[in-house]
Amino acid sequence: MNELLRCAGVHHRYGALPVLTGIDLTVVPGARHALIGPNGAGKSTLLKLIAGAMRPSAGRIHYAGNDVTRHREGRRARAGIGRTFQHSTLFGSLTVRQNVALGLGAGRAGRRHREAIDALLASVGLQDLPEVPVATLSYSQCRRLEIAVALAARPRLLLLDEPAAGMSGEERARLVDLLRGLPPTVTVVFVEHDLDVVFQLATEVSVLHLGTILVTGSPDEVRRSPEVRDAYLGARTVEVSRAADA
Ligand SMILES: Nc1ncnc2c1ncn2[C@@H]1O[C@H](COP(=O)(O)OP(=O)(O)OP(=O)(O)O)[C@@H](O)[C@H]1O
Repeated sequence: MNELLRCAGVHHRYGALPVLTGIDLTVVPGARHALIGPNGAGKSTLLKLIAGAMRPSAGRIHYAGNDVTRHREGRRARAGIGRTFQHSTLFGSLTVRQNVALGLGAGRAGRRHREAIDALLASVGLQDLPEVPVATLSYSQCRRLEIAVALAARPRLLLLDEPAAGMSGEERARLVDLLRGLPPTVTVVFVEHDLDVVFQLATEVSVLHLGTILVTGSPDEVRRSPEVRDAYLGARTVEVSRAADA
């Protein structure tokens, strides 16, 4: 099967607390694959396991044809797994340009990478703010800059943890456009609570519930799944279906 990422029987526990109890997940190249589920379902934990920030208690993670289960985060990053975090990792005292330069591994000046930096800033709509200190950016601008920094490393697999959290409606629409505009060579796995964003952007949706994946399918399949309605979407499904039918 054509796949970029496969998690097979992945378990994770924090001390005595089992959080993931047998995750089987396949992500195809070019997908915008959403992970949804109730608070505490283990979505962020799964992203961290894929990134290599933690090791699973059991199971295997395959990426680009290799078993990377035991590979450290840096090695996975060099192999093309990039991510943004729920909490910002930007350097507030540096400028927008300097942050992207560091993401490119070009040192903070990044003189020889000017064009690449400009292109990355344009791709996230920050082309007018290269010399602005990050500390003065809005929350939404920071989130977009984080995506530019992650893209600077030219990931094949980009992991985004709640990219739309804390954004206004207009900012979310801009984010959806940005992520839709990424080339198909960048596969995206994202955790998101905002179901409008999920259903606008995702090509596949996996629903986590009680430590396992309840269902994976197209947005329509997930929206219509009775199990998913019962376990998670509930009344919100009806709202989303109405919005989609309108
Ligand atoms: N470092 C940690 N140590 C102990 N327990 C943790 C740790 N990180 C997460 N947990 C617990 O693991 C469970 C899953 O957390 P996780 O953040 O992966 O869920 P999530 O689905 O991303 O939730 P949310 O949607 O609220 O962000 C929760 O019960 C959480 O309290």
